[in-house]
Amino acid sequence: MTTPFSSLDDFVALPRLSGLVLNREGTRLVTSVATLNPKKTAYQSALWEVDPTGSRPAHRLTRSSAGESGAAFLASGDLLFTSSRPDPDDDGGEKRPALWRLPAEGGEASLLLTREGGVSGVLTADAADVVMATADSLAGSANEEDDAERHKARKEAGVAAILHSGYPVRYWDADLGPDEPRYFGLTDLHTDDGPTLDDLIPSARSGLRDAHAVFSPDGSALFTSLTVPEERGSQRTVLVRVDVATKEQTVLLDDRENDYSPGPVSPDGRYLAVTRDRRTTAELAPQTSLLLLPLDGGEPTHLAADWDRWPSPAGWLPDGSAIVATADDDGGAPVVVIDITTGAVRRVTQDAAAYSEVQLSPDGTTAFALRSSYLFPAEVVRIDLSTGATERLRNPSERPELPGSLERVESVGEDGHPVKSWLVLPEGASADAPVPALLWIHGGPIGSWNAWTWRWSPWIMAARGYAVLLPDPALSTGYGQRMVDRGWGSWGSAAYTDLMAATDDLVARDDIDQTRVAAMGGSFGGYMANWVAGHTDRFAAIVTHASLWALDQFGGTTDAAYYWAREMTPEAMRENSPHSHVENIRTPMLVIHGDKDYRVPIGEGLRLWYDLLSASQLPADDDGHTPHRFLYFPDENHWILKPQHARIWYGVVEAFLAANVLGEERELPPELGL
Ligand SMILES: CC(=O)N[C@@H](C)C(=O)N[C@@H](C)C(=O)O
Repeated sequence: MTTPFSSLDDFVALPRLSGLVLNREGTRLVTSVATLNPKKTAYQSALWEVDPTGSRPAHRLTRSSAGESGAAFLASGDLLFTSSRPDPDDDGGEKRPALWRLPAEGGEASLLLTREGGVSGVLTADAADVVMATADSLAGSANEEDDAERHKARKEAGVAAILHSGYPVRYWDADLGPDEPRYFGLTDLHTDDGPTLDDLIPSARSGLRDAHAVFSPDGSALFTSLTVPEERGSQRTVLVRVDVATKEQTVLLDDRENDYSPGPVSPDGRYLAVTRDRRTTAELAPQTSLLLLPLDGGEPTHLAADWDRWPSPAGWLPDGSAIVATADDDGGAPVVVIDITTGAVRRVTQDAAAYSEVQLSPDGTTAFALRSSYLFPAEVVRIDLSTGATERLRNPSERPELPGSLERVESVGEDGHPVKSWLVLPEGASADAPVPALLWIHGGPIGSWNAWTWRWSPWIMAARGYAVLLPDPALSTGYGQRMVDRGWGSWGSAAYTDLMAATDDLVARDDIDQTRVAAMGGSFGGYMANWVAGHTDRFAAIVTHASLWALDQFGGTTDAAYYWAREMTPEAMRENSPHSHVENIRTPMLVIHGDKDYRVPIGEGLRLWYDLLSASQLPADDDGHTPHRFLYFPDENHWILKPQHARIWYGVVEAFLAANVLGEERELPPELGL
């Protein structure tokens, strides 16, 4: 059967949904749809409206080559969004991310706010026309004019240098500074001169990087996380309230054992839902809890404390009796309702899908959300909160047809703990025709294979005849605290043995060919692929993407060194470092790394590659030939995002697996120029 997964061109062209906002009357739902640009070298996103009643087809709201994102409704029903589209009133104007407004009654979008340093996002209050734009300003700027001049001067002088006195200096794929994020309250939205900007937290400096903010329903207060530097390059995240009128700032929660982030405010403005992330140590694994913070003073209470999951709050029922949340759970992420008086948790959605971007109707009977699973990519659904009945609305695109089937399988770890996996089987897999298989190891390591992924699509491999096992080993989320605790601080132990237990059961199946099995992983999954390479020869090939190789150097070069310093002791890093086992490696490895990866910096890939060629059991011969391969992306980050590079990624992986697992030749993508 031919499906979009048979052709990489068709696969990268499938539309991808993200984000969801509902207007306050509950009558308009807006999502973002990314599609290929005409040259097929980038994704451009557009805003689409989905009918919440399910009667009318979805329709496109915006169209520009620069794309649109970050949608938020005003009380008037106008839709705000950010875009780098050109200003129609300024022919020669530079393209930079700006804030736009699309009138509720339809018509053209108009430019609301443009500034030299751009606009990165927008937040609106639920019940009042209060708007905040997030935007970067140069650290030394005194005001908007000064900022514009400093930006110009830097640009004209061609200076890119950044002088740091603190940590961090990079994030993901971006250099930090000298720009810093600011929260600008916007007033006078409807004047010809454009809105007035008011810096709501002038003292925040770099503390708003990576921050999360919410308004109280009436817009009088803003709640945000704020990063506070600590000694020795460390940091913590505290919870702050800002009075929007007076800018008075109050620290609500701050201690050295936890990081805090605000969830939604109750409809009466009396309570704030808060996410508390326990700060890890080499002995103490992460733990996420939901708190209820009374805003008139008083101690927070731990909600749903008896529920062994990590809830992420999405909204309140209008009567203030309960919080609607999602949480990773057994290979999915259902919508749940948590009673704020009793802490009782009621599961709403009953399928095995993962829900996100939950929006509540004004009467609280219905939720709208994005839903995905390994059976379908993100789609907009309506959920009846009392019955859990979930209906797929008329979406901007249809579900793609799949080249196989999906099963849930269970193994048992060395300590008797259950280890669950999704198993993707290609069409035709049977005892008479056993198929080759791939073990895919997820990153994080705190995470779960529980939602559709475009970057590691098992269906691409199923369309090429492989079964793909997606296990959630020790350190995975959705199985309770014990599952995380049992892997903490010793990745080479429970996480590794769980994966081997899952592989034992996989190859014992009569529809799997146990002689043709490979292992693949990215990030922590790449770490584990490297560990597997040094500890077993059972796999015919290993693909390691953006992987941690030498933990001694990694901890100091990643963009968040303080985070890794809390993960393991120096001894544990030595004991768990895959590079110490390079002499045992007898399996052909495909190393993949992007140079703009600041999370797992390129030094890991470079050292792994040199170590493989110089010290593995399959070293380079006199002519430099080796069965190992290194696929290097000079302009990609931790993830391979450009569509043309995604095609190369899948194409090279397929050829490498064909050569080493199937013993077959495949043509490499011609764009490699080989
Ligand atoms: C700050 C940090 O490192 N966060 C982790 C979630 C992370 O990015 N882990 C990487 C290495 C991964 O395995 O995905």
